[in-house]
Amino acid sequence: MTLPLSSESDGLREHLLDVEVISGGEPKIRVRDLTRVSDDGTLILKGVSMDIPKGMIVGVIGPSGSGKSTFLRSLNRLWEPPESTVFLDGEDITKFDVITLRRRVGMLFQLPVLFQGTVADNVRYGPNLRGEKLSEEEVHKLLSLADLDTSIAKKTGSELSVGQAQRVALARTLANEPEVLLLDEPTSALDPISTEHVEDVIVKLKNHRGLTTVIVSHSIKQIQRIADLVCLVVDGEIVEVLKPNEIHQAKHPMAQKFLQLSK
Ligand SMILES: Nc1ncnc2c1ncn2[C@@H]1O[C@H](COP(=O)(O)OP(=O)(O)OP(=O)(O)O)[C@@H](O)[C@H]1O
Repeated sequence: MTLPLSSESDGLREHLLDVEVISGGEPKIRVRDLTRVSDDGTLILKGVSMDIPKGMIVGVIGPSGSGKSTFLRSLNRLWEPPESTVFLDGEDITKFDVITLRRRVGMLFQLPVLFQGTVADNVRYGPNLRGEKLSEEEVHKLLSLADLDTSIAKKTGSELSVGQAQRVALARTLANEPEVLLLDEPTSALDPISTEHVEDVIVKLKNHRGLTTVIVSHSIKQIQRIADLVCLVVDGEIVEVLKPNEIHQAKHPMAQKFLQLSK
């Protein structure tokens, strides 16, 4: 397997070898030469290439405005990538029906947005769209999977804390049985206990269901707690891919500065 490839320094090649050993097999998501130019001509992503290994948690960190969210959103076409730049299980995602793609590649944002109705209505939303009615037991299982007490099934969004609402949003995403989870700063609005709950769920989903996860976070400590691999994004490029325990060995000068300031 090959990994990132936007800049293949000798150091990076060493990491690629490590990654090959720990991941094994074909990547779940392959990104090749992904470029995005904004309407005013600014290069937001500069030919990014990266393999997201199956069943791993990949953390994406880097300075504000470096392109992390744009990268993440291109993986389920919230931002439409050019043809033949992003592949899911080897298939170009621009060829997928977008609803099918977003069912397979679910996403959570910084702030949960719950639909009107009860928690159970929210969890049933995706299956309902496909004409499937989840039983009460199935709803409860999904709530438990998201580390929530099943007693909240009848509550509405306004009766929940932000931390609970985020886990309901997670349960709603899991009801679609995704193969990949994209998480854009999912805990930045949460207190430490809610953050721990969400992190526990993410790790549990990886360990028990083999879910592949890509998480953008501003917290290096969080990434060290849960990620298997870390992508450092600087100025529209993935400049290094490291293991979490190697994060402070980053060689790129901007990455070093960012890490220094983030300690
Ligand atoms: N739709 C858009 N049109 C023009 N510029 C955009 C658009 N979306 C993002 N950008 C610009 O692209 C750059 C990367 O933005 P992005 O949100 O991907 O960065 P980020 O690393 O996730 O930042 P942060 O950590 O602050 O959320 C920024 O300079 C941003 O202003």
